[in-house]
Amino acid sequence: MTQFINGKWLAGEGHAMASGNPANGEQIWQGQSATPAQVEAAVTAARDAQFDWFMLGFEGRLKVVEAYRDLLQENKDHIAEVIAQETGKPRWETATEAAAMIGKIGLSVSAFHKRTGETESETPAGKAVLRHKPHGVVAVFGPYNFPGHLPNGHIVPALLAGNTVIFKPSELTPKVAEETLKLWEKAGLPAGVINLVQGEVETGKALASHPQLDGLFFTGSSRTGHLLHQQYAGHPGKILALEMGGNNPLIVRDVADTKAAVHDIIQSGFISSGQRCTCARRLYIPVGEAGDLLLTNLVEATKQIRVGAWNDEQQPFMGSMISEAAAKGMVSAQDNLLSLGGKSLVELKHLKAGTGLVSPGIIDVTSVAELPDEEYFGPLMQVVRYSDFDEAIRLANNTKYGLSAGLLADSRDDYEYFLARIRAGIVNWNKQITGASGSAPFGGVGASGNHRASAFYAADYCAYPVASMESDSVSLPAALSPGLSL
Ligand SMILES: NC(=O)C1=CN([C@@H]2O[C@H](COP(=O)(O)OP(=O)(O)OC[C@H]3O[C@@H](n4cnc5c(N)ncnc54)[C@H](O)[C@@H]3O)[C@@H](O)[C@H]2O)C=CC1
Ligand SMILES: O=C(O)CCC(=O)N[C@@H](CCC(=O)O)C(=O)O
Repeated sequence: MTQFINGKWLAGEGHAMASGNPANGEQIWQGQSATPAQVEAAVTAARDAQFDWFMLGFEGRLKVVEAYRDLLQENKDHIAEVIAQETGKPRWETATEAAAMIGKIGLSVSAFHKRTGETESETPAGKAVLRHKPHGVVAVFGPYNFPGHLPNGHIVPALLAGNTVIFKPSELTPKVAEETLKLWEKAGLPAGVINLVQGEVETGKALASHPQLDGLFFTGSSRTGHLLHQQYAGHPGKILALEMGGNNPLIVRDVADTKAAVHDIIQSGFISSGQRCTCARRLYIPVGEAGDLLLTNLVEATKQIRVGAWNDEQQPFMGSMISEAAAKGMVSAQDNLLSLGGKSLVELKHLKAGTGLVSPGIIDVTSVAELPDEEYFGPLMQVVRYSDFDEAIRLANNTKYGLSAGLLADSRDDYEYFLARIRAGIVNWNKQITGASGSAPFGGVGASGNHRASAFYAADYCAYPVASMESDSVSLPAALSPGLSL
């Protein structure tokens, strides 16, 4: 039973699907996709449930959401293990993903009040009241790299605001979605308030194009996000929130602590095997002795990175990539950069046939004239040596994306110079550029998003403002408008 529609677990009526542990190919989930008719049933259930869910009031909805949080807390080890099995990420890392899912509840409650709360004020014309109402029925599309935390970051604020949801997870991580939905069910969510439809692109298309949706919240690739944006053109009444990829730059300037800089670079480029939208893809290092020393240290430290299975007793820093196809895709990306004139400093290697295990790679692309503006979604760092800070910033900004960017430099003046000129939604100084905080807005500019930041600002796209002028009874104004007599 793989679909959860109107409070019931149902078998999919579409084609066969399966997911497995990408570090050893072992199958861990199988089922069938939802057909368009099942997507239709899910949207109808969400529509039927929506008004009552809204009318439960914030406190009523919160009770259920808090029960879900308590269940997450009780089951956090299980959720972390399922995420690890299905994505290949190491257990230490998926424990932080489960913790982020739990933390999302408190943050979303706080954001609900701060970003969309209710206010009243007396104005010369009477009492002005600002309230927020849910959009209605929304679809949530999730990516595979954070199959728990990122859909949760849309679902929790959407439900708190009073929307009902149809969730379409990545086809690569159906089991995480199923286990999460079981917790929602156990938390006592009324039938139809969340519906789960599993499937691939056809299921996604059937859902995204459904005329009864009031909104769609998407986290995934820039390619799919752009398709959805085109599909939503001409529908100004529907809310579309797109969280997409990046080709993120990290610039190193003068830093005294080389070891700390190397640590921040590795955490920026190779965490989650490079499968974070915030990962640094391009690293700008100054020419000269200090830059040479940093690069030598980075190369050595990268060669020492432990790669392994999610449950290895000696935990690896990097687990498996999501699939063998993704691993092969990274080898091809490296080959492409080499053919354009890049010089390999550490070779990214596919470690074992039939798995997504790869070692991290570093490639010097300084002499590549036209660097492809691509998001290579894996552990491959492109290094560019620069001699002029302005030139480094110009190159860093030379991308259609604009998600995250960072500067490692001991001078605050350098940071302020960089901050004023760099174009990205997340700009860090002497900190890794991955691991963004849920208590801040999270989103990018350019091809990375559509100005609907998520995380703390997710509350904004989950509700619309309603402005009211109110009075207990009708009354005549002190003076009538010219030309009126009553
Ligand atoms: N900015 C952000 O917050 C984040 C962005 N990402 C980005 O996500 C990507 C990795 O995730 P993926 O799962 O590969 O993304 P994806 O775009 O392949 O898939 C995302 C979701 O869209 C669905 N989908 C795919 N094609 C569709 C279509 N034509 N119509 C409707 N639905 C469709 C998929 O089934 C899945 O549920 C990377 O590019 C990464 O940068 C990942 C995490 C966070
Ligand atoms: O949504 C939040 O609570 C904060 C955003 C976040 O968790 N970002 C992570 C993951 C992004 C990704 O999937 O690549 C990060 O910045 O590392």
